[in-house]
Amino acid sequence: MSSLEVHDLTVRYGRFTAVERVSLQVADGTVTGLVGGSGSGKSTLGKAVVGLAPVSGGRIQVDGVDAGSLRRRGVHPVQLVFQNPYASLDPRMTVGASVAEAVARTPGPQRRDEAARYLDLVGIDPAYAARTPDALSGGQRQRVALARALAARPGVLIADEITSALDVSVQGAVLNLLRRLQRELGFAMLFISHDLAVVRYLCDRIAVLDGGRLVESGPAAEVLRDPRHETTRTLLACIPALPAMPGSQEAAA
Ligand SMILES: Nc1ncnc2c1ncn2[C@@H]1O[C@H](COP(=O)(O)OP(=O)(O)OP(=O)(O)O)[C@@H](O)[C@H]1O
Repeated sequence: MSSLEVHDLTVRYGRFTAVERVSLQVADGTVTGLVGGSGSGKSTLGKAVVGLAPVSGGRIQVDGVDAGSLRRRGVHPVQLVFQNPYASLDPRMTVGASVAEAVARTPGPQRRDEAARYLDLVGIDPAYAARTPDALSGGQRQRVALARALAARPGVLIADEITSALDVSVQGAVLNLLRRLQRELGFAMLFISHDLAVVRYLCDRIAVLDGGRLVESGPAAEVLRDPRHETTRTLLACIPALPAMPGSQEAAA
């Protein structure tokens, strides 16, 4: 498995600086939540890690090796799942073919079997392999997008608001699935969300962006118990009723 290190990353779109000198780490087998308000640069950072946003400065490394040079060698240790599953899935391809295409390090004839295994892993009936994404519900599509990302056997998974576009009734099931898969497969995960309630459920550490800058980071329990930055406090205020964290005064009371 792998670790992700982002050092001093700057991303500019023309004259606009979307991410400014951000450093963060996701250690092997752990989950870091990347939070912040709309336009704070979360998606841009995630895209930069997989080469989909221009890096103007800084370094991105996977297990100490430059992510760009890995990509140029055809090695893709980081997979990104988007908010909208249509961005990850070709609408004309059957979901079985979509997942099979992504299966790593497996000879052709066995790819279909591997794809079926990944579909099963995310709770999709193998009978669905012959369907195109439009025949699936939003939650099922996101499960398929997850299967496709995992089929590439990433050391690092970036999940960018993957439940935001889903019906509230299925968000929990997809998050449970993600948590279970992360624990079972052991990949490092950068979990991007504006929702601290969700981040709290999944993450070991939290990093907070505001206006493209990192304004706070630390172990999840600490950041939630004792938020230092106004942005973090504002995001916390959006959680209706946050039960006491272990070790907090409320928990002790
Ligand atoms: N391709 C682009 N060209 C120019 N500006 C961009 C581009 N992509 C993003 N931006 C700008 O960069 C800033 C950060 O956007 P980004 O999508 O990374 O934010 P975010 O924190 O993910 O927000 P949201 O939660 O709304 O998706 C925004 O001001 C956005 O308008």
